[in-house]
Amino acid sequence: MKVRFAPSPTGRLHVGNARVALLNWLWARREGGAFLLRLDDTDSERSTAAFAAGIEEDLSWLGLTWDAFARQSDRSERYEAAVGRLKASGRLYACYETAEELELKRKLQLKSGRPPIYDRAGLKLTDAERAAFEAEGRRPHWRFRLEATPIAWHDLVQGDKRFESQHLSDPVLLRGDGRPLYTLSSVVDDIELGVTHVLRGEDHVANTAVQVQLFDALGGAVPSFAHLPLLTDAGGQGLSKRLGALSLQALREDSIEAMTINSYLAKLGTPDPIAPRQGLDELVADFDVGRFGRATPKFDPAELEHLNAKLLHDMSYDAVRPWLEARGLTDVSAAFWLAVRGNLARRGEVGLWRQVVHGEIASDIEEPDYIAQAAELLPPEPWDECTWSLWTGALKQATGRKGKALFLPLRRALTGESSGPELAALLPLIGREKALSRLSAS
Ligand SMILES: Nc1ncnc2c1ncn2[C@@H]1O[C@H](COP(=O)(O)OP(=O)(O)OP(=O)(O)O)[C@@H](O)[C@H]1O
Repeated sequence: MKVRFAPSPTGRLHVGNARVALLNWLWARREGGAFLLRLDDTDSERSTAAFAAGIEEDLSWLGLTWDAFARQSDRSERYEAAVGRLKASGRLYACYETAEELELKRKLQLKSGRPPIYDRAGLKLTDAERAAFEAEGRRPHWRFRLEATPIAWHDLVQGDKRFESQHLSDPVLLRGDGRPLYTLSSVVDDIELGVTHVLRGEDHVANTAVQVQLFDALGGAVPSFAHLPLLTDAGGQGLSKRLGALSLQALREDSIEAMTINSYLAKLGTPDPIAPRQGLDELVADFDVGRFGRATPKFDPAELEHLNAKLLHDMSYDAVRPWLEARGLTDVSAAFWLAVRGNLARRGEVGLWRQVVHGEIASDIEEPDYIAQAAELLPPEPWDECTWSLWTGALKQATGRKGKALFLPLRRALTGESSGPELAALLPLIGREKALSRLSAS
């Protein structure tokens, strides 16, 4: 089995593209197959090397490594060869209409109540007529002659699909300037690079209808197809690489975890619960292309936020350690991480609690008498996770306070904050000396 992700390097990947990339990758891993990254960069006006590098960077960040790589701009000879074969077999024919002439034909067809399907005028041209167009300086574009047989495939997401080829225009495969269109180059690549399963957005369904015949015409096996509905933003608006909304780059800059995005996208649009997963392996294990529905899923940043926090709350010290070490945060021990992770919405917020534990803070003391009493009753070291309950138990007895009245002034004095990690875990990390000085700060 071989799948592919084939973006055009015309912008940074958005979460809709990422969903297609991820699901292809999971599918390949699940089936023991291969994942091909193919850059569809034949549109030389809009494709840039910087966007191509950005796509590789974004996929690598998500952890989606590829087993094979291809660039359409390196393969133009292959497309020319395929064009030669299609011309030789009479499936590609020259057409000389200008864009204005085609538009006029379409208008006339619509006016007379006929569907705007290309009338195959190019197919009926005599050699003399063709020569006359050439003499005028016209350069032909080339259309693929569809056969008058129904086109059908079983789509792994959409179910049985059927198109009547008489209702379709013969697609243009070669532009007047000699450049092949995506419809052709994609099929040539899928055949020659051995792609067996094509999972992509449903914006390609119409392409697939003609491509099914093109696979046959070029002697290739028709792959299995799965067309997913396109993702929208929370407001129902479509996504485009060119607009830059919900790009992976922006989410990464906002410190969202890559696994948060993977966890969300792997389940969005399925009936399965969306749960934080710490590694791609967990997502591979329960990937099933048949779980994806046909309804348009909305990508909700609020849900992503929530999932990011949940993911951090379960993240092991080993998983975050390389990141801590790379930033020189070596004083964040395993005990420290386990104490604070439940309070993080972003991993970078660990810095706030580092300040509380290792740095200086402004104590917030509203009830100096109570806090003075608390300082007196502070147990001697060594401290462990039982110290907090020993201390507050003694304070409760001495003052008759309980609940919030007992705990909150202590939290404010010790951390300068009204909420945060469990003090039972934080107190031994702060240590007696620092705790005492904060309690005595008034
Ligand atoms: N909103 C979306 N939701 C899900 N998949 C999408 C979405 N938009 C594009 N895709 C899929 O992403 C893959 C890469 O396509 P492509 O590079 O054409 O992306 P695009 O965002 O449509 O590009 P552009 O906005 O530059 O036209 C294709 O499989 C396409 O179907």
